[in-house]
Amino acid sequence: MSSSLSQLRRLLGYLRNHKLEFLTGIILVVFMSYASSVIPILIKEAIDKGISTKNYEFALRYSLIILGVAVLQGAFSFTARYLLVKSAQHAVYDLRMDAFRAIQRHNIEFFDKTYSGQLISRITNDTERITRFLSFRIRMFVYSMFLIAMSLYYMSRMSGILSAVAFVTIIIVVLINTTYAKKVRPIYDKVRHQTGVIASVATASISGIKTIKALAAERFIQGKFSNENEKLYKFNIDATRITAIYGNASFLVLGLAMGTMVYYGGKGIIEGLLTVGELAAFLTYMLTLMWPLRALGFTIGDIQRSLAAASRLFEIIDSAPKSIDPPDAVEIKNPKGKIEFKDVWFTYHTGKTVLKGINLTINSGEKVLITGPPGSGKSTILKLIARFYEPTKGQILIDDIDIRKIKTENLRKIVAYVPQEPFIFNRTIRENIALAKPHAEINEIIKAAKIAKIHDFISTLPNGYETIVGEKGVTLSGGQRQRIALARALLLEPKIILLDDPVSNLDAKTEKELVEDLKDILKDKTAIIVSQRLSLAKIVDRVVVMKDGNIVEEGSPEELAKKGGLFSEMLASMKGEKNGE
Ligand SMILES: Nc1ncnc2c1ncn2[C@@H]1O[C@H](COP(=O)(O)OP(=O)(O)OP(=O)(O)O)[C@@H](O)[C@H]1O
Repeated sequence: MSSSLSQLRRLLGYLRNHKLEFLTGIILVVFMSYASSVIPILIKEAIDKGISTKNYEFALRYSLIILGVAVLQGAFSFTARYLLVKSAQHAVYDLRMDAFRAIQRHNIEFFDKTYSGQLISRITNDTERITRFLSFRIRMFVYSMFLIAMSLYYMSRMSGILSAVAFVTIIIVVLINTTYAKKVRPIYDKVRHQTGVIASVATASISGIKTIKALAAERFIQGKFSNENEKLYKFNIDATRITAIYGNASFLVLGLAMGTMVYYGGKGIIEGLLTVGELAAFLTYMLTLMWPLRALGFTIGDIQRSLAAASRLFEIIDSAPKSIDPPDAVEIKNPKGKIEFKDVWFTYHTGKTVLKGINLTINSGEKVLITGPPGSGKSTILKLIARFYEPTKGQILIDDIDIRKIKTENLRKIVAYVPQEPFIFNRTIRENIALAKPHAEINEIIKAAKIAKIHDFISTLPNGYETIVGEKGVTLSGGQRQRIALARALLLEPKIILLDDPVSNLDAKTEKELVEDLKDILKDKTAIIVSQRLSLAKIVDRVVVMKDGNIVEEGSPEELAKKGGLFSEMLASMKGEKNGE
């Protein structure tokens, strides 16, 4: 409970920049509620003092007053709604930004452990729920509570017994709707989740359509889709059943209450204890209260869920590191590009130890190929230099400084990491290259593209550097994607370049071209290339062979070729493949 309260306080804290609008909105809701509560009393007066006594002037006067109050109520309602929704939207805008910034600050391990769908749902569904809570639910809560209090007050002044009937009805209707909300919400959650599952099955089967058709797997995929579709159908039917029962139960209770009121009220009128106007006022109160009571039930049933949504967002925000750098972080002004691993051990969050005491020194300007069997830990070496993860034990130094002590921004400028499958955003080529330097001059971009030997290709495109690539844009081949990624990396003029399997997805001809060009591209840089393709050995000074998280061989390509170890074996099997053995 106390934690719910502190979540609520923290959530309301997001309204601080729009306090005035929010509070004005709430005050107007109270006015609106007051206006609603006096209308039945005005009806009573109109009936008792005007209609029953056939006093035309009185009846007219009250009709006009009722009209005036209704207009005022409409104006309050409109303004309150506008102010509250606006302030809620502002608050949620800030909250969404905080969550997004926090997601960006999280380290890679966080993304290894968290489903991306979950994060997307936090940013979209949870914030949506909070917006509804801050605007609609709070508004309805204040409106309903105040209206109930005022109505009961006016009713109690007219008739004790009818007020008791109204009071019991209010309690029952709120309870019905609270239960309804509690029962139907989890089913709606399932519906939402299942809709997501259906979307992902559909997306996967559309993106993988070529593979599906090639393997004649249409039936299998249709079967899978049909299963998921059936689940969605069942959840929707469950929701409909509960809605049919609980949604109508309130009307049944209301009908019973009004019947009882007509009976006791009629009796009271006959006995001279109640006026016709008073009975009309009671019945009007019951009708006026109906929707607010239902909303109140939903609000009560929803508070916990909205706070849970808020706490999920707060958790993402709070668990992100405030700053990635320690306070004594340093900057390397003129990097030389020397890299050193000192007894580096690394275990992934899954518990798998993939580096087991790596000692390796790479000199400034040196080009090194790290090769070895799949899963031997090659790519992990690059990810540790890029500081996506921190060593479990040992140290990695750049220019003799522990990389944990180097300011992240500085490290990102010194070290460029080009992943195996570089991500190309659905934007222009210029924006894709300038990702890490959005305000780069076009000349710098062209220079980087020329070094990456992709400028000539870009020049042939209809809109040159302004051509949109990716989905619905120009499709790039594997080699072109690699070169765009290289240009992206080169734009920052890094001293160290880490290439993760740059030729793995390329055909033999494109591979040969890229390997040739890499010689130029990597000039003046320290470069580590991870690959099983030994064609890259031609352009490096040294080869490091890894197996099971250890370095098992190290030396110049010529030395290792003669040594008769794992590298020679790999070379031999590569030649065998070429000769078609
Ligand atoms: N993010 C991760 N979380 C958990 N385990 C991982 C992660 N990335 C890699 N691994 C595991 O660590 C081991 C080493 O992976 P790594 O990618 O470094 O190998 P590699 O030698 O580059 O392999 P390949 O040549 O197949 O790319 C593998 O067994 C892999 O399953």
